[in-house]
Amino acid sequence: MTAQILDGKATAAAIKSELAARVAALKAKGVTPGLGTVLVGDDPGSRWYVNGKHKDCAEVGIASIQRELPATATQEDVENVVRELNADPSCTGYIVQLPLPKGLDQNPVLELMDPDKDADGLHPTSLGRLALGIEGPLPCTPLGIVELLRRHDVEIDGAEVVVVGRGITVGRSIGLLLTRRSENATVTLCHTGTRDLGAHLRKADIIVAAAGVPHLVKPEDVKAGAAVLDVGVSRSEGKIVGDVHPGVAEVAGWISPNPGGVGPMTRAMLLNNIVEAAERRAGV
Ligand SMILES: Nc1nc2c(c(=O)[nH]1)N[C@@H](CN(C=O)c1ccc(C(=O)N[C@@H](CCC(=O)O)C(=O)O)cc1)CN2
Repeated sequence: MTAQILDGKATAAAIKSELAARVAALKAKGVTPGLGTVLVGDDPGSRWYVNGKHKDCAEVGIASIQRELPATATQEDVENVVRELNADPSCTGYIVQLPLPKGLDQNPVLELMDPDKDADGLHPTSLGRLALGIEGPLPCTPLGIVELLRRHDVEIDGAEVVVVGRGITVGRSIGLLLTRRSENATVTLCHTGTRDLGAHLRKADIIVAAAGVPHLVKPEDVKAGAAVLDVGVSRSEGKIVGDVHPGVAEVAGWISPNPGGVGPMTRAMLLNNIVEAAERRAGV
């Protein structure tokens, strides 16, 4: 078997053109959505991601507000920028690029954000709303994964999903999303403390690999026909190495490439959150 490709790049492009039409409709009503970003420090990866977010905004007609602080910024410096964006009416939603440099504490920063401007769905209020089933912004990578599966007709309802990794942007929140009645999956969250990862993986209809461990998911641990989403990013000689061994493509039914799979969907879902928030505010 050779797996079908869950093409995040093409799917994200389709979503972006749908969003461009919704942004045009909002603008016709006098509402211009604006995304703010806060980048602290000089990590080249984080800078690349933030630049990509603004490029995406330009493509769909969303305004951009960029705030940058040096790696020497204090906790108070970062929190002051957050206060500034909370008060800025041109900024309808914003994100703080993670991770923050060592020495800065991300939780007080996230808590200080106005939850109504949380574009990432990572504010405690947004995660609480997700847990309680109240409408609000959803975390971008988990949302991107669900959308990628839906648009490729991968059955989520009733599926056994195994997630590897307990980070805040993916692992912790995707279970909340996939176990909602609308998705109806059964989710097992595995992590570095899991005793027999292979035993869990072998039962999975859908695997979400988000541990950041190169080639952690091996062909012998994947059920024939399973859908495998490779979220992990490690780098070797300048190239991305995912969490999924290339041999998995011979066993799986669907596989997301990395790059070109979940990453572009994360970006598209950030735009989606900004547009949805603006629509909510405009009563659309
Ligand atoms: N505040 C946030 N910080 C971080 C998030 C997030 O959702 N919110 N997620 C990641 C980084 N990230 C977005 O911020 C992100 C990661 C990867 C991609 C992407 O498109 N990757 C490309 C490959 C890029 C490359 O060559 O390096 C791909 O997969 O094709 C987009 C966004 C952590 N921080």
